[in-house]
Amino acid sequence: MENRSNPPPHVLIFPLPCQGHVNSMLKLAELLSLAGINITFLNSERNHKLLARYTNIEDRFAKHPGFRFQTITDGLPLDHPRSGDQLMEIFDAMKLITKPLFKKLVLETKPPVNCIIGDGVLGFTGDVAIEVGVPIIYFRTASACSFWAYFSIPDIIEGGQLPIRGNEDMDRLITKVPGMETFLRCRDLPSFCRVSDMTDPNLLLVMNETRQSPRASALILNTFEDLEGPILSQIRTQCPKIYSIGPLHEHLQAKLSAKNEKSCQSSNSLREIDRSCMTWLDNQPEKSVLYVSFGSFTVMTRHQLMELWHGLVNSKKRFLWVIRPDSVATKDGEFEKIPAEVEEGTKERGFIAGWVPQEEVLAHKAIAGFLTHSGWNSTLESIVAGVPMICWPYFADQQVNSRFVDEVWKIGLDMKDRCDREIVEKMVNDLMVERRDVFLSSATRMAELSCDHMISEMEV
Ligand SMILES: O=c1ccn([C@@H]2O[C@H](COP(=O)(O)OP(=O)(O)O[C@H]3O[C@H](CO)[C@@H](O)[C@H](O)[C@H]3O)[C@@H](O)[C@H]2O)c(=O)[nH]1
Ligand SMILES: C[C@H]1CC[C@@H]2C(C(=O)O)=CO[C@@H](O)[C@@H]21
Repeated sequence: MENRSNPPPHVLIFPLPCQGHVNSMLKLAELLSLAGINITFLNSERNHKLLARYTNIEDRFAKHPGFRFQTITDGLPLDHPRSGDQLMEIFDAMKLITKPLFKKLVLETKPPVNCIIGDGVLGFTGDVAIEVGVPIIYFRTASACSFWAYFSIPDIIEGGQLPIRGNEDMDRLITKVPGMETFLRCRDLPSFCRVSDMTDPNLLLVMNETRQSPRASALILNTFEDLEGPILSQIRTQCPKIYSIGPLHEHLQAKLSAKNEKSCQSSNSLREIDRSCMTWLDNQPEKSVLYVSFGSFTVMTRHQLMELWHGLVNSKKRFLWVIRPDSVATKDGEFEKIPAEVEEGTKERGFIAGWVPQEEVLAHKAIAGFLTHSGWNSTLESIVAGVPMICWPYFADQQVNSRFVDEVWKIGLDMKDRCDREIVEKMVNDLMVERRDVFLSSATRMAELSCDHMISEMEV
């Protein structure tokens, strides 16, 4: 119950305006609201319109009297694609245009902001917090293992292990990331390390944003001890106060079902969801379908699309494939429609959709595996659902996550840097036939650990 002389704290939450970041930070916002904390959630103007169009966020959050949305520009023109090669342009735009507006907003917000939870890749939220004297906590929405790899980049360079010297150097071991000395290869480093120039702006950006994390009062990570305990211990040597609060989507679901509220109402999707795939899934045998999706940014060539498709069809397994309208790029930066032969040839055993309710899909009894880009939300959603993965990472943290899925957690196969039809077919058969039982049992074990962890927290 609110005490008038001691009102709940007012927390301002500001994510990088992209699906994978808004998704988990909005889940944290919902959990904090359920705990009675006053929240202002700052969305980009563009994303707020999309969320309002495709979800029920306005109604959902209206239930929390201390919650409100505010909007701010992300500094990019409305028609900017915000994906593929052009995604990183958002950082300069935000620093130049959004940062001063953010400072003004923090100073003018009433009641005054007591704490900022800023996206850990938006270091300027910390600059502003320090300038105006408000405590800052960073939320890094990617994995702990990728955070630690980013953090170690200066030591890798100093140790002479970067730059990578061409394709033939990709399997060389990197020994300068404490805790990963025996298995991390050049090809498993965050994709930004795949440059010859160590002053490349994107490499410097992710390295510097990560390196400034210790100045925050705390670091929030969407992970759990049983999954990333040893790496969290390494990070604590630099950032002593860590809240490992994952898997956030599972925590929220547990809290909402305890209050008898429907969990599927928690969609934070920036795209229109096509639910017809659920009816298709209902008609498939148990554990027979491979779910294929590469998140919100991945852009592939037509050649890659065709190789993936042939591999899937040749595997003779059923599949549900998310192909966004902006998934396949032409050489001039336009997007291609799905080729008619792919649409037609998929009907026998497959289903293609533009965007699906992924958490529900992964929880469906027909799903046997997930061919994923290894984005962190997708990885956690698959872990919680106990679904083994084939990983085809695209960029950033995904190269690290996929190595952990295969080599450390042993809950899937890493297909990184390969995409011909033979390898796709082989991986699908390994996951769903040859080594099915081994992968299912390790994935089930990890799913149990993700729940155990929550049960023990609820007991506390
Ligand atoms: O048809 C779909 C496909 C995806 N999703 C959801 O979209 C989110 C996608 O997030 P994620 O898997 O993390 O991928 P990205 O959108 O690519 O996320 C970005 O942000 C993540 C968190 O920082 C990083 O780990 C990724 O590398 C980065 O690309 C997930 O919650 C999915 O459930 C849907 O709801 N429907
Ligand atoms: C745009 C990308 C730069 C780094 C971010 C990230 C992270 O490591 O926090 C993961 O993937 C992308 O969403 C961000």
